[in-house]
Amino acid sequence: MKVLVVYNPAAGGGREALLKQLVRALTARHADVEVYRTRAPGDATRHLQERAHQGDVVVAVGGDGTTNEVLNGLAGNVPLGIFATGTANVLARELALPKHPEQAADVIVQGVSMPVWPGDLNGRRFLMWVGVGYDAWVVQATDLTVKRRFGKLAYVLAMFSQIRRYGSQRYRFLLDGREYLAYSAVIANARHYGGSFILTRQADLTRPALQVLLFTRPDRGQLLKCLLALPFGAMERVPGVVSVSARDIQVAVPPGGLDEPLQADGDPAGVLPAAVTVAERPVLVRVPAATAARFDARRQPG
Ligand SMILES: Nc1ncnc2c1ncn2[C@@H]1O[C@H](COP(=O)(O)OP(=O)(O)OP(=O)(O)O)[C@@H](O)[C@H]1O
Repeated sequence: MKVLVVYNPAAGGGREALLKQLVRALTARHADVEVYRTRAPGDATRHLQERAHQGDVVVAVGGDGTTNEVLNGLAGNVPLGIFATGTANVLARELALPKHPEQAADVIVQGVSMPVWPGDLNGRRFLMWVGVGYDAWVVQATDLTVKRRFGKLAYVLAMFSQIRRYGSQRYRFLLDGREYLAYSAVIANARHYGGSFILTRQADLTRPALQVLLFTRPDRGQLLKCLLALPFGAMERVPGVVSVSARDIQVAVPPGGLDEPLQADGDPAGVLPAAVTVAERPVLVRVPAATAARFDARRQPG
């Protein structure tokens, strides 16, 4: 089995020792391993797109941003493996992927290839979320030097720094043709957010649909209630939060908001307008058998 490992040495401040252990564990399982080290943002996607052959499985070693870049370069029929060495590693939590290199190698070599439906934002795929308004401002304001040194604290500082701006901009959304107005939104493909918190129980990576959380009140009090409700998985129940399932989402440029940023999978992703849909086909992701069974059980009616 040919395994191509795409390693981002910048993710999580660098995890060389873990990379070595993973490669050793894969080799011990008779995998023929090649490691590609990224040198800059965008490298992983470019490298994969330029390769004639990607092997039997491509493994993203980094955080959620690295997985996103690998996803965007991945050939249609090649399964994606994930070994999380980043800061937040939300996807790894969503899929209950092992943290230990030996167990991770087992999943990469002989795990279940589970079909996952990515979303598409303006022609680029994402796995977890797209953010508009406050959520995107936080990502834009996250200091990368602080993130490398202090990890998740960088996100927390950015969250506080952006609270004062909340309510200053209103956005127009078309969700499967129906109009909504909101002061921020998270378009979720995954349940988790910001680490181990549950943003919405309606989202399901294995279903071709997205769950849109709209924050329809302009006052900062609402934002604070939402932030406080998040650790309890109760954000959707905060008054003023509207949660809608949709497959076709359009977000217009607001008046005077020419440079309004977007975030996708926790990294900056251009500016509005946004056209968000479900990708045309699923991607196969290597997961533990227990994860595949859990997703199967959720899809059963009743
Ligand atoms: N060699 C590199 N040097 C600097 N940045 C890089 C390099 N390779 C990739 N990147 C960029 O690093 C960014 C951060 O990576 P990633 O998101 O995987 O890690 P993280 O931010 O530590 O983790 P998480 O997203 O899980 O919080 C990615 O958006 C990617 O574009």
